[in-house]
Amino acid sequence: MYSSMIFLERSRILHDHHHALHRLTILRRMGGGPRTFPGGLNKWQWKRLHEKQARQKEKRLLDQEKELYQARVRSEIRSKISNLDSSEFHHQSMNSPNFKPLSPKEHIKALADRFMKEGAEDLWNEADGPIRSVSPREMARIESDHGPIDVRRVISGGNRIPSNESGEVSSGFSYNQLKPRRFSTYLCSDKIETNGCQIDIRRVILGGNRIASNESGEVLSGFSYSQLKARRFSTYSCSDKQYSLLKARHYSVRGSRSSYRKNDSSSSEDDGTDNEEGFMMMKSNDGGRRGRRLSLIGSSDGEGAEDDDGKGNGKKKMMMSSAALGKYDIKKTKRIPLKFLEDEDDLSLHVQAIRSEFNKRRMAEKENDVGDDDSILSPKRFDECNVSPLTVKALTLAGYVQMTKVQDATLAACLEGKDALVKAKTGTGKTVAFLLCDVVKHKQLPAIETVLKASIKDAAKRVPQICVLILLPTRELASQIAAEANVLLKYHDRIGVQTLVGGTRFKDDQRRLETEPCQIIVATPGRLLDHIENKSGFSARLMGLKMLILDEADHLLDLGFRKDIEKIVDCLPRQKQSLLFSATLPKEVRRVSQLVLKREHAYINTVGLGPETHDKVNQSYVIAPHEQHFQIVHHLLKEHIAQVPNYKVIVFCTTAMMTSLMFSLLREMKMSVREIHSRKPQLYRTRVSDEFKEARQLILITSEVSARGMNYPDVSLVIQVGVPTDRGQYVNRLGRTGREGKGGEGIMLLAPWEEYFLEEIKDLPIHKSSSPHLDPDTKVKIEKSMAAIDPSVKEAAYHAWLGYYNSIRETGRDKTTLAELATGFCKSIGLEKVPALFRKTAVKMGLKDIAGIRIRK
Ligand SMILES: Nc1ncnc2c1ncn2[C@@H]1O[C@H](COP(=O)(O)OP(=O)(O)OP(=O)(O)O)[C@@H](O)[C@H]1O
Repeated sequence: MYSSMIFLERSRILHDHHHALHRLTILRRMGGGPRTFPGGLNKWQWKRLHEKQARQKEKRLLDQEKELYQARVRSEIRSKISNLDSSEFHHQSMNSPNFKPLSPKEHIKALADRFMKEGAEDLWNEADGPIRSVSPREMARIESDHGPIDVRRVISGGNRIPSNESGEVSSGFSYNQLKPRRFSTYLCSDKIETNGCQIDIRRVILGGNRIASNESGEVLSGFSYSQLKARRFSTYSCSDKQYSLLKARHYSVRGSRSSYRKNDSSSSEDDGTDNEEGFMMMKSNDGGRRGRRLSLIGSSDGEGAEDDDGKGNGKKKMMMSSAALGKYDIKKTKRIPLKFLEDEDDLSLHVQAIRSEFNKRRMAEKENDVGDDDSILSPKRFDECNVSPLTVKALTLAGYVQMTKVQDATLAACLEGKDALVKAKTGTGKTVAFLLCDVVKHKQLPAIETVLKASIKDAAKRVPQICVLILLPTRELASQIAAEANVLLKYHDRIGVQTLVGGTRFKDDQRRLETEPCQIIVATPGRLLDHIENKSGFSARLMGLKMLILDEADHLLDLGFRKDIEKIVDCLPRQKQSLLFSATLPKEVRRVSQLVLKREHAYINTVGLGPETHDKVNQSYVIAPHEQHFQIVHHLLKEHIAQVPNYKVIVFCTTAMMTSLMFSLLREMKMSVREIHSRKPQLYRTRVSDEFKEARQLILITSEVSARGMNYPDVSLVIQVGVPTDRGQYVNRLGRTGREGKGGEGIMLLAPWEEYFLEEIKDLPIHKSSSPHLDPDTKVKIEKSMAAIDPSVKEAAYHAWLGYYNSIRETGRDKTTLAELATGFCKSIGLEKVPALFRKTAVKMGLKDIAGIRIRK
């Protein structure tokens, strides 16, 4: 009875349990959570998971990046050095990788530059005669003249090497040239004479690979220059027997290529051979003379080094560590450190030095009117590139027949289907380059050509997939690029371009996405994310994405946008081609570009190591206190209008509210002005932008929103008022003039404390202009006009202006500076009391008064 009760109870429990499970299953099947997220994750879990993955990815990239960056800078240095003498630097750097073979002269000079920096030019010159090998006969002559060579004596630096007595070392270098550089060490093997093997001194000196004697499998045991250098060139002798004994004892540790070695790879790239040999560390005995010691020995191919027991009688010679050499290895002079190869900062200094040198040459060339380096066109035509005939027709109609250099280079690189990071100057046609990367042999065609292929497959589907996603930082730029894409798609009816940008109704976007063709999406990151997160089915449409393009990549990968970009990239398929375009690429951006690009991406640099600005644009700066800035801007505009009848000017201000104030003031002064900034409604912005594109004799007062990508033709002057946030901002603002290879002018107006920024652009061809003489009458007029402006506009400008400077590192930490600035600005706009808006901020910052006005809490 009891047992049957238990049995019943058990079955009841089991039944309940089963029932509960069943209910749970039904519940699950019936949903309750979004089914678009696998693993039963809800939206937030899914989001967090992706965020975590993104963080891990970034960490991984950070680890890999440093090495990558160093390698790239080094290759830039190499390519720069190899091209420095070439007048066609730009053309070459664009069309092909820069690793053309160096002549012996260039190579030695390059190496000397890298390793000795100073005084390298006296290492070798034409007068030293040609570089040549040591012939056996020569070596025999040297030996017969001078007797066997004592390697240790040579190394210890106490004696000259014999060949030197004949005036010239057989390599063509004079001893006196070699000695200070310690290259003499390499010439000193007896084995050279006895075996008669030839030494190619270039290979010894260039050092990326085995030294020449190693080609015959003997002499210096196949040590690379870098190995020797790292070991302080020490050599050592031991007998054949000792060598075999040591080898047999397996004391050796077969070394892999050291990272230093790897980095020091100019010559290994030049001659295309890799450094296969490692090195061996051996415990060795030098015949009982100095006991056991740790030494360095021969190459991995097992060839023993020969010779020299001190008397030079055909015994094996091995290379040993400095520790092994005792007094024979005492260095008389200190070796020049290789720090700059190991230290990233020093590397950038080196690059900087090359840049300024290159700049100087370009300036000199410009002065002599040599060549037309600033031409943006390449000799190639669009119809030579297998672009679809209808696209060529559209291009021709738009006036594009010849490609620009960046278009040519980008299309060529895309042939391999790789991701690409493209750096090209402003106004050189990057837009068409990414809209129309024609990749003939590759199945995944970029941009428009990609869509053309994909749309054939998609024809049967009701809702076509999104094939190309173009991300940009600003709304106006999105509209501009969509318009440009539509021009190229003129004869392709079925392909649609849609813009997704802020400032428009979300619902309108949705309607367009559902009813109109939209294989190409041009979007700003914020609005795109909105769609991804809030519009069901949108993410699924992105799963067919073939190509991702980031225009103004440096800005998009900047801190302000980076998180959004990471989130977007996480929602895109992995199998796609990504192209990043920018006029400036700071180090940090290169680093984080791998968030988007595959590791093996191509780097296309049509700028080279020279400045990112155009030679034809005259750049200058004026230093004057803040109080005078409004008057100086007015003065500069008046002057320019008088000189250029068809003027078209852009004035950049630091914030939207400052833009508004500047606009109000100049309008009060009866100038022909328009304004665009983020505080204006989108419709207004678009209208003004379109007007300014067509206009002449108009001044556009604007903020950062117009700094990048905007293509306003024939802008004659760009004025930047106040310090830019960084070099990229300066270059991009300036890039609104001098487009398509035309000329232009750029003036930057800084307060004295803002001069620090000049350091950031010191390699650019910018010169100082003296502060203009201001007419007292105009001064009075400006003060009157300022007084007529609505105080709320002034207060808002004042507040935003202080906020901007507070965010800048140099002032943000320094209350005194900020108070001074506030005072100056207060004076310039004629405020008599601290604006209410700013009071709170000032209290937070701990300021007691501004311009003598007490701040009450
Ligand atoms: N192949 C071409 N032939 C002639 N003109 C061209 C060609 N490609 C582009 N252009 C013109 O060059 C100008 C600048 O192009 P675009 O706006 O693409 O420059 P960008 O390099 O993207 O500049 P930014 O860095 O400022 O964004 C445009 O007016 C465009 O019409």
